[in-house]
Amino acid sequence: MMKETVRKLALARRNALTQKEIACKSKAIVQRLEPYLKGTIALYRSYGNEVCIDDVHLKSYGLPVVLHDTSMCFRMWYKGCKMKKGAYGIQEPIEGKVLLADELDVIVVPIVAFDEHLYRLGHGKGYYDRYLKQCRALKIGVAYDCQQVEKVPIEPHDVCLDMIITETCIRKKDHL
Ligand SMILES: Nc1nc2c(c(=O)[nH]1)N(C=O)[C@@H](CNc1ccc(C(=O)N[C@@H](CCC(=O)O)C(=O)O)cc1)CN2
Ligand SMILES: Nc1ncnc2c1ncn2[C@@H]1O[C@H](COP(=O)(O)OP(=O)(O)OP(=O)(O)O)[C@@H](O)[C@H]1O
Repeated sequence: MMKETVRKLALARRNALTQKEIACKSKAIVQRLEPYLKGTIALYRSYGNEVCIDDVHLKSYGLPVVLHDTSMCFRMWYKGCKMKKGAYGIQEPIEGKVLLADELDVIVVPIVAFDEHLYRLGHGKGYYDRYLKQCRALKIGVAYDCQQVEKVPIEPHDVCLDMIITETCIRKKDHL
């Protein structure tokens, strides 16, 4: 199957979840995720039916800011931080420290589809693939079980995650 087909299939399944299911599954995922959030952390502001990680108990963390068509950076969010609607209507910090890729200890990555080998697909713009290449942080993907597919079609630029957390399990690379 082609990337586009796999993406559509997984998005259709994710879009079929109710708000109640999203809230319940997201809560279970956040609980499993929190023990790994040590040091300088990058999260994302969830949109649509993505796993909602907005309730993690952290005072401050990095959030993505889309720079132009191909790249993004992370900027520190803290309580009261000024935000603005960025690309795709996602809230982005407009103040606070810009983080360097190698300052990050953990990066939590949104997922459209994933497979048992810890490969992921995003929205197909390559923002995360490009960013992950530059950082040595622990790469943790979060997704619902229904987003798992048999096999993500991989290309040379695709970056494999270290761990994927769903509402029922944690899959890790062998060395972790
Ligand atoms: N929460 C969140 N923040 C994020 C990302 C993400 O995937 N999730 N990104 C990761 O790259 C970057 C933004 N990139 C994105 C790229 C494409 C689409 C997208 O295609 N969205 C719609 C299509 C509608 C449209 O084009 O406006 C979709 O869900 O189908 C969304 C975000 C940075 N911030
Ligand atoms: N490291 C890279 N250098 C240059 N181009 C890249 C790199 N990574 C990805 N791309 C390009 O980005 C585009 C999207 O790639 P792909 O379909 O794998 O995205 P994705 O994994 O779904 O998205 P994302 O990483 O944003 O979540 C492709 O055209 C690909 O060639």
